[in-house]
Amino acid sequence: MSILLKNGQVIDHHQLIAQDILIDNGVIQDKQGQIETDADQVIDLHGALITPGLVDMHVHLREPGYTNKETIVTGAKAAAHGGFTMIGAMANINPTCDTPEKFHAQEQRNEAGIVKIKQYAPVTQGRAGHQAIDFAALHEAGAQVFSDDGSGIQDAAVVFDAMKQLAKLGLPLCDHAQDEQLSFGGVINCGDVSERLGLPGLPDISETAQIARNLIIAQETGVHYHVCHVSTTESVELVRQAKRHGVNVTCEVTPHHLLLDEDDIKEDDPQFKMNPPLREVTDRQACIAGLMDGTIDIIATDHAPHTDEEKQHGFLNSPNGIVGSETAFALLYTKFVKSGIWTLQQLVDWMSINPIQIFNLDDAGQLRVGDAADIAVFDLTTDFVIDEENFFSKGHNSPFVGDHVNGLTVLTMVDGQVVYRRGTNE
Ligand SMILES: NC(=O)N[C@@H](CC(=O)O)C(=O)O
Ligand SMILES: [Zn+2]
Repeated sequence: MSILLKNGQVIDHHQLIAQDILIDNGVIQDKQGQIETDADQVIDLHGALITPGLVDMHVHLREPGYTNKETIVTGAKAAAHGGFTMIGAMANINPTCDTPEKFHAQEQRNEAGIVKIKQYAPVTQGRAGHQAIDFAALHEAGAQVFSDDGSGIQDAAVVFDAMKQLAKLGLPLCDHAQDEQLSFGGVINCGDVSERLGLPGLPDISETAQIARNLIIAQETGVHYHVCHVSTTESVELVRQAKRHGVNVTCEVTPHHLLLDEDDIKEDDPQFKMNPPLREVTDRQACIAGLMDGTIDIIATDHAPHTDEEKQHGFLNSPNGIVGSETAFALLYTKFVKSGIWTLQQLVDWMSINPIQIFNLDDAGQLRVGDAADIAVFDLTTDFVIDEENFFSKGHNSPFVGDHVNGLTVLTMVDGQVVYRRGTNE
């Protein structure tokens, strides 16, 4: 089955140029100004933007264990709706996939997803933080990325052991950095806003202190240490200095830590509750600066769906997390690209090319002739309002509902198969 995408635009040296793309057998066969050929299907893109399929290496799919929040099918559909063709599925599922058998079973379940799913294996058995898993066996079973995300690993000796083993295998440790003893049961950033709302504050040193410790251990072991969702000025500065000293470290930031800060929290509204919490405006600016100078390598959504009911209990008793798959590109395009702060190329690098490179995601297409046809298409001109009624995710927990944006997904393809097309809703 061949498909010809007509009248799209691609980014070329920070400019948009008109291009047609011919796909056959799931692969990009040709890409140039005008392609005149017979194809089984011709899709007119009317000048929309074509990018490599976006890659989101921090997603919570919730299956098995919490399918009231999300399933592999709904989470993958949400990703496709956001232009993502590959997602990294975190291991805070129940049961987690900490043995080759459980990992295989999870990979089988993931086949129901319509995008490419990189399943994380945990770092420790049962994600309990005490004993490293058998990394070689899990790698043999197909695991490429490892994380206990949801919690930080408290025991430094466990981190040291895991990093030594992962270094030997040439595999990354992806770290939710959080020192429990410095967290003090906080549910919101510790500072003016926690005080104003009378809520227990989560200090930024709970994140920063653990990153500092783990950077030292990473340097000693030579492992590829990837820091998930950095949120503080000091976290960004620590990574910046470590990179200067040759530590093999990469890191990610979420859209919400780039777009929001604690001053956006006007009342006790758990749609703004996530971990790490929204920090101060200076922290948000440090994250933006970190991206722009190459300290922060990628953007990842930390898509964390919860039910409407669960999010009705204030900051104190609602779970952490917001959904992100279906809003990330539009929000970031509108806030940063349309306003001229970033180029489209930068956004696509942070949301697609860089994650492919830092995690060696060889099966992700990058829009080159000969690549897998993993493609996203966005309409940059139509204004629309973020409406949870349009979400494919089961989670509606987003502080961005009601925002006016551009960057509507028109089409998403994985290996040349249409997995989302605007106007179709199944
Ligand atoms: N980020 C969140 O606020 N929540 C995540 C866990 C995590 O990524 O730490 C979740 O699984 O709900
Ligand atoms: Zn996390």
